Amino acid sequence: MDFFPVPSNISTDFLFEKSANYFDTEVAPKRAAALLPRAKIISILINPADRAYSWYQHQRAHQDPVALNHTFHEVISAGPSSPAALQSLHRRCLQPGAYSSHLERWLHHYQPSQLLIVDGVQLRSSPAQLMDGIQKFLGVTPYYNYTQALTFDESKGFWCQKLEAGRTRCLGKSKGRKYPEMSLESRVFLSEYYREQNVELLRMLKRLGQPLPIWLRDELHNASWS
Ligand SMILES: Nc1ncnc2c1ncn2[C@@H]1O[C@H](COP(=O)(O)OS(=O)(=O)O)[C@@H](OP(=O)(O)O)[C@H]1O
Repeated sequence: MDFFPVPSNISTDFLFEKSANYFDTEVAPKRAAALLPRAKIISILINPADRAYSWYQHQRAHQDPVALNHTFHEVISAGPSSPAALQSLHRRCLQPGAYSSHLERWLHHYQPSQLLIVDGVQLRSSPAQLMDGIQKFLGVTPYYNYTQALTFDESKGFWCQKLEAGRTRCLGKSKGRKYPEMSLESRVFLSEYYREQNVELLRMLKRLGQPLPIWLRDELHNASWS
């Protein structure tokens, strides 16, 4: 608990906490709701296949020997007779991407009005526009126009914070790494692997009246032709 700052009594203060690593755990929604019942939850979703690949690349960048010694395809297709360490990486790549199952668990403890689903692809390509919806969801006033605060940095290949004198501040080296594209074989494998979960996510978002991420429409459209 020492990790958390003392909550402010000023109603215009917002406290944020972000982590991808507990989103899919069994206990997190129950514990979060017990501690912060009025919290707002923002879930940034990219195609679960890309999420799995990003995690694999993250582990390679952190010198995880299993990720360094196995191709992505070996990791995602590892079976129950594989070594325990390979199975563990397999799970950490694939399990969090079962978005609809995990979100249903959060919705057992939070009202739908407390949850916002954000398209991670749009957040990457048009962050300023996305921030409008996020501010509305959070009830932030006065409204802040992010268009003036962000600039596209060609060398980073991402939107970054605009500083004075033409300088920019981008996210650190561990965010937005450059790595080779996923193989078509893995893309096809994961498209099939996540198909049911993605269909469930589509149903859930329609039920909740939340906008559908573009990647989800594309994924299910492509799947229907294969
Ligand atoms: N502006 C900007 N700069 C850098 N990176 C950006 C940006 N917008 C989105 N992204 C994407 O964010 C991905 C990392 O997300 P997270 O920080 O949430 O990952 S994690 O929680 O730390 O695992 C990271 O994933 P990778 O590309 O796999 O590194 C980026 O694609």
